[in-house]
Amino acid sequence: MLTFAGSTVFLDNNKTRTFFKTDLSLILNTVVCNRCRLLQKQFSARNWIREDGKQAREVTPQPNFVVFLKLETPSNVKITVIGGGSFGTAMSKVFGMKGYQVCLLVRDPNIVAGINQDRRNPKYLREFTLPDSVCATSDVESALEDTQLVVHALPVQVSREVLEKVSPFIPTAVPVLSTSKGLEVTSHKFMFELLQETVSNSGNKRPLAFLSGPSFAKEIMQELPTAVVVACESLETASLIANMLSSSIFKVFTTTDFIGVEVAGALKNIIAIAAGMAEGMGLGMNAIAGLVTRGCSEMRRVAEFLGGSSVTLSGLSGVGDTFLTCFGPLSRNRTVGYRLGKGETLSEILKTSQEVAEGVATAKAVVEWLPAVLNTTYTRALVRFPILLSVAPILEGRLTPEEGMQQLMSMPPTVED
Ligand SMILES: NC(=O)C1=CN([C@@H]2O[C@H](COP(=O)(O)OP(=O)(O)OC[C@H]3O[C@@H](n4cnc5c(N)ncnc54)[C@H](O)[C@@H]3O)[C@@H](O)[C@H]2O)C=CC1
Ligand SMILES: O=C(CO)COP(=O)(O)O
Repeated sequence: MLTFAGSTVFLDNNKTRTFFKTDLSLILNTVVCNRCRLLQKQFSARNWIREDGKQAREVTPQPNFVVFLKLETPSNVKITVIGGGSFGTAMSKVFGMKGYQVCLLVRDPNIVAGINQDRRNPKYLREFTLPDSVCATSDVESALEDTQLVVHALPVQVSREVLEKVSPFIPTAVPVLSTSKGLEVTSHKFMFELLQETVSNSGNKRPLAFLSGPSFAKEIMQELPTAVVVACESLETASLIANMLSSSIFKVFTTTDFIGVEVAGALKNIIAIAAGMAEGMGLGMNAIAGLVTRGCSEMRRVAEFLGGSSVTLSGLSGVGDTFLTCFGPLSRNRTVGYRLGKGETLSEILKTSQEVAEGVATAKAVVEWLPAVLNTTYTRALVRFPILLSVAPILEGRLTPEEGMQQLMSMPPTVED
């Protein structure tokens, strides 16, 4: 049974999930479809009393489940953002501007102090202030206590370690929204697999969602219009999160194709390194446009092979983010490529970069992972995926950018697709 009486507020003993009231029917559907079973497991109906102390009225759209909702305004809904880098800061701003209580979990005490005292992240995007509803802490337990949505915004390579540590503190059934883009080098896993192994495993199947699309953190902080996509197996959960994020500067689309979104988010960074390299070498716009288009084709074929949809790959998380990262001067991946194209080595570039360029690690993972999943050799896979597989040897100094370009241009003619 789902107890829900118009705008009546049902209160519990403050230990339950809270839903804010943007779209009553959406919340109703989401809860009925996806969450009843999990909520029922965790909370007893006895915990709930009505605001006026009387017994709650019960309607029965679903038998066997008793879920009482506490309808709230955003200011009573807590969201935890893990990661105090550029994107965690930007996500805090997006949710904070909507009035949510945002708790940023960061390890650096200077960032905690900067945000709590000056409303600024002193290390990343420090020129921008954060809304008053954003606070920061390094304490995992208090950051996650009573949270209703966890947003993960850390570099892929440190994600497993952090998620394993925080997982026991994430309340049951709370969705986890990942914003990280890349493949884990040690396991060759995408973020959706890594999250399945850490926060949404057989012990606790928390809903997983993935945010991607063309979205430079700095432009979000500048409050410039941005459009992204949220992917989740359950469209209702994706819509719920999209509603929470949406504002006049942040447009959010939804999809169930989380594989397409994840593959595109990871691989576009390798293409951006290649595009930046071509630019650094002064190869001209014909070369860059050709490279990016063929890169998109490689990315789409990988996604389709894994079960993703070509529609997703032509959308915001696919070509949308690829264009931004390949042509946008703010891209860290494109900048790494540009500097390589100008003759610097990777170690020189990394020494002077504060922020993560995920494509560097992902390119390395892809040269090991892609031939293996295709059940072929590197040399054979190179014929089908020359861009995705040529970036790592250049990053490692085994091939010069010029040799890489020469290799691409000397491949025999083939059908376009
Ligand atoms: N910056 C952007 O414009 C966008 C970034 N993303 C994605 O978001 C993810 C995070 O990127 P950014 O925030 O830009 O990175 P960043 O380089 O700005 O910040 C990384 C943060 O991770 C923290 N960190 C590193 N190792 C850690 C560890 N072991 N434990 C705890 N914290 C640790 C750092 O202290 C720093 O706060 C990446 O996967 C990136 O691709 C997605 C969309 C846009
Ligand atoms: O993914 C991004 C924007 O959508 C950010 O790209 P970079 O990591 O290359 O800056």
